[in-house]
Amino acid sequence: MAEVLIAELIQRLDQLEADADYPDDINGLYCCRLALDALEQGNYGIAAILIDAQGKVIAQAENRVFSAGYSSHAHAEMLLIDQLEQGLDCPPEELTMLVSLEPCPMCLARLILSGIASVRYMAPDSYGGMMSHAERFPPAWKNLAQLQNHYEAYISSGVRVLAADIAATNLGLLRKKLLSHIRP
Ligand SMILES: Nc1ccnc(=O)[nH]1
Repeated sequence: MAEVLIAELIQRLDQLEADADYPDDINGLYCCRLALDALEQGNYGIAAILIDAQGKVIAQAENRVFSAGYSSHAHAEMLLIDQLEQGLDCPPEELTMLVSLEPCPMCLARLILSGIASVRYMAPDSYGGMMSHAERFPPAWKNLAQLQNHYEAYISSGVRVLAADIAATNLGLLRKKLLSHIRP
């Protein structure tokens, strides 16, 4: 069942073409490919990339929450910030993160502290996303959040819907896996 769904998503991705009117479409399609890889490996279908001032992708990460037992922190954004802090050859203030799903509260907190100039998310997440509610963070965090640009990505609707669908695939199964770790 899940495999059929994943095969359909791969087919949709292969048929989508970047629309030149939307500057994030090419990178957005790349993020969808990484997100599909995360999904195929039994994780949440979410991925993120870091883009430098010249538009070059300098790092990438996929959700890895269930890759080694259970790693609650292993969201795509967190793993990418780890790479940055361990030493990427680019100052954070020159970087943009593109992420396939709106960041959650945990990731938003860390993004705010990362120094990354801009964060663009592809699919909004009305159930778990925090980036569109950053004004509800405590004052110190809210103030720091104002130093970072938060946007929805400049992508065509086909790419946005695909990113949302990849993130929504296998959610029932993944929720069960999560609960088996936090309420065994
Ligand atoms: N935005 C995200 C939500 C959940 N998991 C992730 O890796 N990313």
